[in-house]
Amino acid sequence: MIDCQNLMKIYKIDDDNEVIALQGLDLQVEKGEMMGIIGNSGSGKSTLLNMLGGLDRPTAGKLIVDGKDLLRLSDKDLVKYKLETVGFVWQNNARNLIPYLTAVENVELPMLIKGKHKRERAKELLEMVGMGHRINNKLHSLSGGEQQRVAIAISLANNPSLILADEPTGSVDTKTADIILDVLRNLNRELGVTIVIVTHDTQLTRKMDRVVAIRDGKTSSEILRRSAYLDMELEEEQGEDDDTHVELTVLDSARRIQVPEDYLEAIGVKDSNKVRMEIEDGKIIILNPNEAKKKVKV
Ligand SMILES: Nc1ncnc2c1ncn2[C@@H]1O[C@H](COP(=O)(O)OP(=O)(O)OP(=O)(O)O)[C@@H](O)[C@H]1O
Repeated sequence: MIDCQNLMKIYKIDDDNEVIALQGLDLQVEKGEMMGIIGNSGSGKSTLLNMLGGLDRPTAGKLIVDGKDLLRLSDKDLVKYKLETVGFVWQNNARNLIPYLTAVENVELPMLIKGKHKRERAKELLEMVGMGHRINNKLHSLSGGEQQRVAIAISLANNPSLILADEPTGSVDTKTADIILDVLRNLNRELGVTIVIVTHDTQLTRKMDRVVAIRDGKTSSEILRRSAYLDMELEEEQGEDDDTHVELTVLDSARRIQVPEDYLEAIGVKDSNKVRMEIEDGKIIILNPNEAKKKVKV
């Protein structure tokens, strides 16, 4: 569904300054996957989502979504892509919903832009997200969680193959966040729609098939649900709990890995740009070079 290789996004601030928001990011997403993207503030999560949604153009690299090459798409085809291939759910509901329209009119709007008027379909979508009883309510009479569910129905209006959600639970409490994630999970299962969710909330990642961590504009690690990982025969190691996750560090296209800063600190590597690597009993071990010297002397 998504094939993203060595993706770069550079924002030009002025003649002398630029920000490298994505620096060679690799990401593959299968059709029908529900995956999360986590990362610190400024790591490039929203930038990636904007690229995937065709809201902004990548500077370089490869980005194919649902067979469309987003670096080469004409402006006209990009408009069509945004309307037909992707649906968006934003954290800020002012971006999702028009306040003076009712829930059902909000869901109809993207269909009208495409020239179709489908009240029945809009009602059906609101029922799918558990909002069938609130179709004539306007924004101000819906709770934050209800507004988010309407936003999810809107995102589905034109039958997209990909839903992109940027912090969809960022403005609601934990219980409501759980409900919203369940709604997305059900839609993912029932409709087979691929879903990519940016979140700060690591608790919510339990509900996803896979979570990719972004650090400094690059994919740094992947966490897989054990159920999606059974073929790797990790059952015994991981115990019986089906919710167990496995964390994988990503090898980029040049076979490099990024070692988390806290791991380096834990082995006492702070200011140095060197570590020592050894293979021992089929394992790769990363050592503080000074420690390694001591070890060699012994
Ligand atoms: N339009 C823009 N112009 C210039 N710089 C930008 C623009 N958008 C993002 N950036 C910069 O790119 C980097 C990545 O930003 P991005 O918003 O993608 O991060 P993020 O991981 O989504 O952060 P947050 O979790 O705080 O939303 C940051 O340094 C940010 O300041």
